[in-house]
Amino acid sequence: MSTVFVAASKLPTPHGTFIMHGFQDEATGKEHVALTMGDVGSGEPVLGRIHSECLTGDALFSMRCDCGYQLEAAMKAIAEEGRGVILYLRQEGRGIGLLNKIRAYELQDDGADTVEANERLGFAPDMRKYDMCEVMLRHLGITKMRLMTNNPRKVDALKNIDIDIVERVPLQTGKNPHNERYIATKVGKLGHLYNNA
Ligand SMILES: Nc1nc2c(ncn2[C@@H]2O[C@H](COP(=O)(O)OP(=O)(O)OP(=O)(O)O)[C@@H](O)[C@H]2O)c(=O)[nH]1
Ligand SMILES: [Zn+2]
Repeated sequence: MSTVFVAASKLPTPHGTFIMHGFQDEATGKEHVALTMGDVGSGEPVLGRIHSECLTGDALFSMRCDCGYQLEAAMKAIAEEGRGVILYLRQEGRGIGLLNKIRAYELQDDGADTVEANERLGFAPDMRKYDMCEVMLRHLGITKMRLMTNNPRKVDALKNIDIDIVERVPLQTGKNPHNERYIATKVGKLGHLYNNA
């Protein structure tokens, strides 16, 4: 297993103070982060989110996707419970990287959908992996989760690394005129579950 824990610190946010745990993925060089609040290692199912990096949505307030809205909603939900975890995985653009995501956006500006754009660039629609979650969750003592996601493939990926997903908690937020087609394509082509997409 090539992911190792490096260090942890406090992370005060508008939603309360989390503990930030930093991990190094030695195979890819990526630096992943886990945010926790409360006693997540007690064995009780933990409210959690496995979030894939989206610089544009998470940091630059982009309305092309729903990532930033979902991240904030997840932090709020965890703060309300006083207990939970967010794994922030550095797999930008569903694993193709930021610059390729910008290339994909360029194709989308000319009419392609998010899946067609990836394919035209020579990538599979979703290149993400979740194996690093095994080390991260084991380090935190988490074996059971209530996972905030609309993506059933994420649920399956977590089950494959022996995390017991006791519940899928829908995370439908941030829909707007700029991301309507993006959300509809996720539902139509990538199997996401979403009411009124
Ligand atoms: N390649 C590509 N990646 C995108 C695009 N828009 C957003 N992303 C990336 O998609 C990832 C988020 O994946 P989503 O499919 O939106 O959602 P999910 O994580 O599978 O599912 P949820 O848990 O329900 O959010 C992030 O890494 C974003 O950077 C796009 O148009 N093309
Ligand atoms: Zn996004």
